[in-house]
Amino acid sequence: MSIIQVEHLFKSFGSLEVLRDVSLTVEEGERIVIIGGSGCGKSVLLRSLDLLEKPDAGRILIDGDEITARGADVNRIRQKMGMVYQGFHLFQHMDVLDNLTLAPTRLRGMSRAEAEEKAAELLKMVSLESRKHAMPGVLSGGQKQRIAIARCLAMEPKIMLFDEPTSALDPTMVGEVLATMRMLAKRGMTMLIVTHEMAFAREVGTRILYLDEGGIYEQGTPEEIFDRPQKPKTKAFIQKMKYFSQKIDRRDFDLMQLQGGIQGFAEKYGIGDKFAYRLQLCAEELVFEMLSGAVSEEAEVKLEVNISYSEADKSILLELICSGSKYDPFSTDEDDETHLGVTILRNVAKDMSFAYHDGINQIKVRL
Ligand SMILES: Nc1ncnc2c1ncn2[C@@H]1O[C@H](COP(=O)(O)OP(=O)(O)OP(=O)(O)O)[C@@H](O)[C@H]1O
Repeated sequence: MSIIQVEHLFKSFGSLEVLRDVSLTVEEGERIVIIGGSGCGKSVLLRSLDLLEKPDAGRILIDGDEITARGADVNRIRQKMGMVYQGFHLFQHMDVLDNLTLAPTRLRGMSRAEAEEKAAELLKMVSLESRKHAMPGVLSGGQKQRIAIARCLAMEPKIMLFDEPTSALDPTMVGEVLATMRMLAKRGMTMLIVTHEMAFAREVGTRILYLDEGGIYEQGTPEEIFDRPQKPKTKAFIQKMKYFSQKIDRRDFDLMQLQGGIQGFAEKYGIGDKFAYRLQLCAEELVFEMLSGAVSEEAEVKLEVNISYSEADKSILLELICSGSKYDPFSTDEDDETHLGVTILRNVAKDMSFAYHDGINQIKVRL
């Protein structure tokens, strides 16, 4: 049985028809990323699932229960879903612990002690144990959003819905929230995510829905939608995205092609020459560093360079995904000249991160 089943959903606001006959089936463990132009109905579709938006017609079944049925126990069905919003929605007059224990004690009949134990576990998971008695007002945006995620998890939902969870955040805080979401993905959580973070969509999504013309205009795996979109509006949308991706599958890869691709990307989006050169340099150094550090001579080369440009703060995110053994390039000795490339990176990057799971190294550098 599918965990979410949407059948022939319609939703209008006055004469504005936002969703027109949308059907969607989501299986347990899928991570659906919903993308599309502004106002195409991404949030309305997401919010319809727990009836924050009441559909005009259509049926929605959550884990086998029809939430749209007349007389449905909407509150009980809603408990299967946690919703994370752009604006956190924490209770401002309560400390973090009370924010986390309120719903489980009130709605799930948990004892206070039990709820506190669960809250402690979740705070540990989002690395905010030390903030349990803080009031939301003193937390940073990224911390608030991690608490908001923990608060949802306290209700043990089967599905997590994210409505642009990072778009209200200062760019320096986006990473910590995405890391929390990545961890949930790894634990097998069914997730539906509306986001403009395309690199993240590609990395974490198992299926991408591109919305247009009142519904799911095109859908597919991240590779299908980002690399090989089939329909004209999807193609136009993807082309407009400030995103570059190149796969490398051999040790003697075509460096000129990579450099040329980055150059083209930089020209297309008006990224200055100095910045473009820096980007080429960092990408090249990182690729060579990873090829020598993580991929043994006889192993198959599976590496991907992704670059996204944020107009908002003029920052560039360079991401490298490399299969192989665990190799953190930033753990190398700063004085070791054989890792000169990493030293260059350290000097020019705003921030850098490294993660390794399931045989895949992931390096992120913000320039
Ligand atoms: N409560 C409402 N009343 C009237 N119109 C609404 C309401 N909520 C949404 N809309 C309209 O429905 C359309 C779809 O809105 P939605 O928020 O789903 O867009 P979106 O795809 O999430 O866009 P964005 O990326 O800009 O957030 C928009 O034109 C919006 O103005």
